[in-house]
Amino acid sequence: MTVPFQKYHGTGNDFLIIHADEHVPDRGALAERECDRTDGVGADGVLFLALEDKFDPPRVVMTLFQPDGATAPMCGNGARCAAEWAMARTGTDSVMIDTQAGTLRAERDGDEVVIEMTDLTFDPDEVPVDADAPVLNEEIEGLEVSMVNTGVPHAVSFVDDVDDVDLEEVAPPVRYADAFPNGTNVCVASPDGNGGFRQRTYERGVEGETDSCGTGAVAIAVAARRLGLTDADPVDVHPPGGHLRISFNERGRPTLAGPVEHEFDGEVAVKSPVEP
Ligand SMILES: N[C@@H](CCC[C@H](N)C(=O)O)C(=O)O
Repeated sequence: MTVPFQKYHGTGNDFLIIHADEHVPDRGALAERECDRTDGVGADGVLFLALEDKFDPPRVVMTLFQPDGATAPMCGNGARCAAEWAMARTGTDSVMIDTQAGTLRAERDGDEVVIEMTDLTFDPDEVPVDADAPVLNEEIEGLEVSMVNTGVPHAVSFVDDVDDVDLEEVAPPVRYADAFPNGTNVCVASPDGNGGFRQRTYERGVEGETDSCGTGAVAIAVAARRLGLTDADPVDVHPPGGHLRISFNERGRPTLAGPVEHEFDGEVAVKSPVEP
């Protein structure tokens, strides 16, 4: 048996989208299989989306399964892809997205999709990180990091030049450090010379570097502002896959803006948990 999917990416962070009504008995196994870039379709995750179009604006319930087969409560680029998918289906320019980290407002703005982020926090209990006070520029496993939760946890390290960092070498010890009960994503950022930052992110669940990470870009912007490294608004963040923009709206919340592309459609096999 197969189910249809649509493939989207947001600044290179790519996802298979499967309608939540499709019968997929083991979503984690499907994500492990199909995210594989050699033997599967290849992606950074699978978004299962339930669309409730009787609301105005329509609502989307988003569940992200990562390449390791586990779920993550939030994904900035995934939410932007989910919004574009839902807006295309409903002929609207705005939707609400329900994630495990809260409900997000999303809208189309020209060629870009913008989401308003959920509450973010430096509170160590909420990140979570084993510390008595917010972790700002503290050394953990050889990297000077600031810890913030932007829907998922991020360790942000400001460096002179992100290209000089061997991310596959320095990130895993931080990602698995004992201080983080849920693990963490690891971002490095260096100034772009205009109040913005270049970004590279090693993602939990992908267990490798991705071309872009939306929650990571927001983590870099808010950590930079907290540390007094920029007062720009918007803060431009440049991951390898493109350009994201973080602004601060009248509610004091960060918004994340950038392009979304619909790449292609296809079908993937589903297997029951007992099949080999
Ligand atoms: N790529 C995402 C983040 C996805 C979740 C992350 N890997 C985690 O496990 O916390 C983004 O665009 O925010």
